[in-house]
Amino acid sequence: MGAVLRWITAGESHGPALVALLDGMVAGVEVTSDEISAQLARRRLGYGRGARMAFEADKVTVLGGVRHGRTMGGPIAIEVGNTEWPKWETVMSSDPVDEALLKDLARNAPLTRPRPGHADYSGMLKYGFDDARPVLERASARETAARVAAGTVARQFLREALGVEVFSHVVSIGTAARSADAPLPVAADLAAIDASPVRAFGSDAEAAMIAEIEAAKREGDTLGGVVEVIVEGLPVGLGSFVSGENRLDSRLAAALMGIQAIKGVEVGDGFETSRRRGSAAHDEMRPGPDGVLRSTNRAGGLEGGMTNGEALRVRAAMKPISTVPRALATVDMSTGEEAVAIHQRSDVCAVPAAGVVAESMVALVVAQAALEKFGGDSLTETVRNVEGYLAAVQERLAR
Ligand SMILES: Cc1cc2nc3c(=O)[nH]c(=O)nc-3n(C[C@H](O)[C@H](O)[C@H](O)COP(=O)(O)O)c2cc1C
Ligand SMILES: C=C(O[C@@H]1CC(C(=O)O)=C[C@@H](OP(=O)(O)O)[C@H]1O)C(=O)O
Repeated sequence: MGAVLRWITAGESHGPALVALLDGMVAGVEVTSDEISAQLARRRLGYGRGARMAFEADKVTVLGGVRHGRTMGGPIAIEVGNTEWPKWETVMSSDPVDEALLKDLARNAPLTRPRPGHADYSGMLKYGFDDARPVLERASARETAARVAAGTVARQFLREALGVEVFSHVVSIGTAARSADAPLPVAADLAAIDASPVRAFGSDAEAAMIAEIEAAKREGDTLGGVVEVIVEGLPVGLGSFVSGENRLDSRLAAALMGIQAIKGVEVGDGFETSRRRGSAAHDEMRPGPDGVLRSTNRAGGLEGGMTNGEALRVRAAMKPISTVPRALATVDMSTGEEAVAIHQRSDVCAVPAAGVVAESMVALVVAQAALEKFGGDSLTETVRNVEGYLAAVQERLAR
């Protein structure tokens, strides 16, 4: 059986629009273009983003699958328009364009100096392009706008079917990090996190993160960092231990690694757990009035590839932006000579935005796992199935 919930995106950074397709969502989930736009606005923010984000409008059109603000059970298609399009209409035209017209366009000059760290070099060789344009157009993280649009539907489904909230915060930018023992945010802190220019929770590292971005910008450099996604309110038993591909942790890792520039994923305390002894690594259990209680959540809510009823916590590490203003050494692919890499405008740091994208990917994967477990064609049916399962779990725990 293929995945119950599937998604795909199409579109280029400077094409007319991006499109997200989401197939397998139940009927009856509340989705409005305003809510999608609100999530897209969260992705555009963040200290350190480049000029484009100041004017990119992310114009949302829901093309199919939704009627009067509710999903209908069919594939959902969402278009996110690119404000840049009028300037690129000729260079990115899908139909053939008069060669003479293209030759005079500075914007169409072939990009032959691949940026170390970006997709340019391997993409040119693999697809047989002498110009990196077609590579970078699709490799660009502009595509993450479409993921956030699809993720909004998943997020709404999780909220309505399970009362689940998905949120994130920035753990570190460059070497500026929140202290390891600082309290973790809860869902109610999301507005405060979004109000922080670096989407940090608590003020302990916010100033240091901003200072680090300012220093990198001054020095013509770029930064990466770490984000953490938290999901509150999940029932026990999403995902499975039965095979590697069914494990929720492996699916979350793949989805997070699938975001441009993500180079590491941790579940719960991740790498730190590997340095602890077993007695200080696991989350001991004790009986409580309504079931089993834990005093710690080092596992990040996942044991044996399944949710265990605690908050799910996953971290993703982003490498520094690869379009470095103090351009890096490269090879000009048209001459084979030493050169400096392409540099146009770019973000200095997009870690706060990556957090919003990571939330969307986690929401999609968790919604997929929830639909596998609970099924249904309508939200009402899914909710009925959820209630039946939760009652059975409660009954077992009360025995
Ligand atoms: C939200 C976000 C914004 C990004 N902005 C830029 C950017 O402005 N310039 C750039 O060169 N890379 C940017 N990137 C990173 C590139 O998309 C990424 O480095 C490229 O795809 C190659 O990385 P990879 O090795 O992970 O594929 C951004 C990534 C994300 C997630
Ligand atoms: C457009 C977005 O991010 C872009 C991601 C990106 C890249 O190489 O990944 C390069 C930049 O694009 P441009 O060169 O057109 O300014 C970013 O602005 C976006 O996030 O919406």
